[in-house]
Amino acid sequence: MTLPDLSPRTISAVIQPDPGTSVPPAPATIDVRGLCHWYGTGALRKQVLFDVDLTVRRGEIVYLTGPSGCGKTTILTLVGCLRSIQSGDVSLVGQPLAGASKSTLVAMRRKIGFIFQAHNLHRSLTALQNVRMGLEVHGRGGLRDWRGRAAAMLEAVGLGGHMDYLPGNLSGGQKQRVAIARALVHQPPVILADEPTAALDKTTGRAVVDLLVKLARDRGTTILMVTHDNRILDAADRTVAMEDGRIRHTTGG
Ligand SMILES: Nc1ncnc2c1ncn2[C@@H]1O[C@H](COP(=O)(O)OP(=O)(O)OP(=O)(O)O)[C@@H](O)[C@H]1O
Repeated sequence: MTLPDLSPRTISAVIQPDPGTSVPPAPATIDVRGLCHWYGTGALRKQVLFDVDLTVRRGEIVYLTGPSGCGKTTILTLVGCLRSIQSGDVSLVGQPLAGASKSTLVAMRRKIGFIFQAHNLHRSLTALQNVRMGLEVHGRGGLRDWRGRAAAMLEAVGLGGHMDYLPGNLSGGQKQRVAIARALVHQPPVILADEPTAALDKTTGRAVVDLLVKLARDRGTTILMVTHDNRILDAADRTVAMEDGRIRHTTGG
């Protein structure tokens, strides 16, 4: 009897999808539908978002660009459960946010790692203690073995030798790398970043984004990043350009 060839190469050839078979798209991690937003009341009420639709699929890295005041940060804060949705809806990892209870919004915020322009590190805490704060979103349970997890995350951003440094003794790029470690340490499915390179010089900004993108790709993390920085646009899968509260066009993808 001739035994079938079960070498890994043969098996992988057998399970390869037919070239004609289309791979279904990854599920939407962020799904924005008909989103409108207003600030102010009475005569000062002003609409800043107009019927925005935007889908970011699992593992995708999408940049949101556009002139100052066009509504980028407003979208990020609505997706990030930091503001209430007034009209339209956002679905985040399958959970609709419009009309969601306070406790649902708090639970959904735990699924997000935030990175801001100003790194927002606590000046009186060491790099390691700042990264620990990223685990506190999960309460006491999240702090189990916090030291090992925070240290591993700092190693991953290349700051294994700086764990006990205070932010005042770190460079701008190092501080932003601590902020990345803090955002990723609780393994959120989504990262929302608002101008993370704005305070950095070209080389440092590029290195910080490359690091963030690499870590996100390794973990299958979805990123929606607001940026004005056209020096880093090639790192994204897609760039969505906004103007006056509307999406004008999308490049890539
Ligand atoms: N809390 C607020 N109250 C009133 N108006 C606001 C508030 N926040 C933002 N706006 C206005 O809403 C519009 C959109 O602001 P938003 O911050 O979303 O834009 P942006 O594209 O992120 O701008 P930038 O690139 O300058 O950060 C702007 O006209 C802004 O002045």
